[in-house]
Amino acid sequence: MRPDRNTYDGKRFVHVKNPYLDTMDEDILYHLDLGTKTHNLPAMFGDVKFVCVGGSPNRMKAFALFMHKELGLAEGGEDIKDICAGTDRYCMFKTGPVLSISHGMGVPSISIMLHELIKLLHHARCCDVTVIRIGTSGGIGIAPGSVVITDTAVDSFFKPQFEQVILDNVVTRSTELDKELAEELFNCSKKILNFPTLIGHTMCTYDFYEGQARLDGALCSFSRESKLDYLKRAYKAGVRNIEMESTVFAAMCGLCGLKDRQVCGRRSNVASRAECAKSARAPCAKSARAPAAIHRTPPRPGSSGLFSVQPPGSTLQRRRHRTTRPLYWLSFHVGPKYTIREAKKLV
Ligand SMILES: O=P(O)(O)O[C@H]1O[C@H](CO)[C@@H](O)[C@H]1O
Ligand SMILES: O=c1cc[nH]c(=O)[nH]1
Repeated sequence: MRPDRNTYDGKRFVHVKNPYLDTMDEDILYHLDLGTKTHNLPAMFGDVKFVCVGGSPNRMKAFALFMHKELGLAEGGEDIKDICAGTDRYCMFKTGPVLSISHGMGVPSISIMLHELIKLLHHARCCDVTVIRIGTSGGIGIAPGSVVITDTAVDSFFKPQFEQVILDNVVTRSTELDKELAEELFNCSKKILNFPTLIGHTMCTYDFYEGQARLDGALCSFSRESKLDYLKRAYKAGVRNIEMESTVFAAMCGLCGLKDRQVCGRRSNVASRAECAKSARAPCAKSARAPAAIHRTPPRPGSSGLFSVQPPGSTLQRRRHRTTRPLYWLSFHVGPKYTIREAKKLV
């Protein structure tokens, strides 16, 4: 294995934990359409310091364009090229020291991307790399428009661990995220007006519907009461939002020497309108600790606050999609503001 896998000269290199890689003549990063023989990876990616990942290809392109402008790089950002255009699995854009990559939805999809991304950063001999997932999530008991900076990713049992099945064994890996980076991002958010941000645990599930206690999937095998009970217990355990990649993201980045962080905009509901209203009346709601709902629309006059979530496809929901679009951008702002004003100090 390479002697520079971990650190030298005070630099923190991205390391892989696979003894077989060094014995291979060529490493093909299959789903990224890149390889060690076909591409000069150190020349293409050696200066990368920040990797921002998120589910959707369009969002990650928009983020790269935004970064291009914010970093004050030369004109031509509009023509920014998808480095992975040869595959339709993921897309990747590079602007200055920032790489923006899509990862699709769910643990298996982001895990494949991360295997190949980590090898890419390793082959390119990148050092001191920070990875940030910028995603959407369903909030639990937090204000509309909040951005959650994850301190710990937890599984559906609220445990800070990721279970990887390897051969026929279950290997448990830690999902702690970089606390210092969380604080730094949080401090940056304080400098931005009207940017409600909090640090909390993020729960990662394997499913968007039953896995996130939704009552509107094709299958639903639990009652509304058990749903609310589960969300309340999640809130009590420190969970402030739910998404579908954070545990494997934290586990893999942590093992390979990457500073990692997840920033999620609160996007959608995990409770229906009626449930929200009900939950607003529940005893724990009175103490402002109700883990009841995610609110994509601002509170309407005269309402109790926990409400306004409409059935899928309703006019209000369509409008909500429009009204929440800025949330994506708000959450994006964490990256650029951080990168330009603060992160330069870290590079
Ligand atoms: O906003 P992104 O990054 O797509 O992530 C969230 O959105 C998807 C579900 O709609 C899941 O992948 C979840 O983690
Ligand atoms: O509720 C939500 C919203 C976005 N992503 C999720 O996984 N859940």
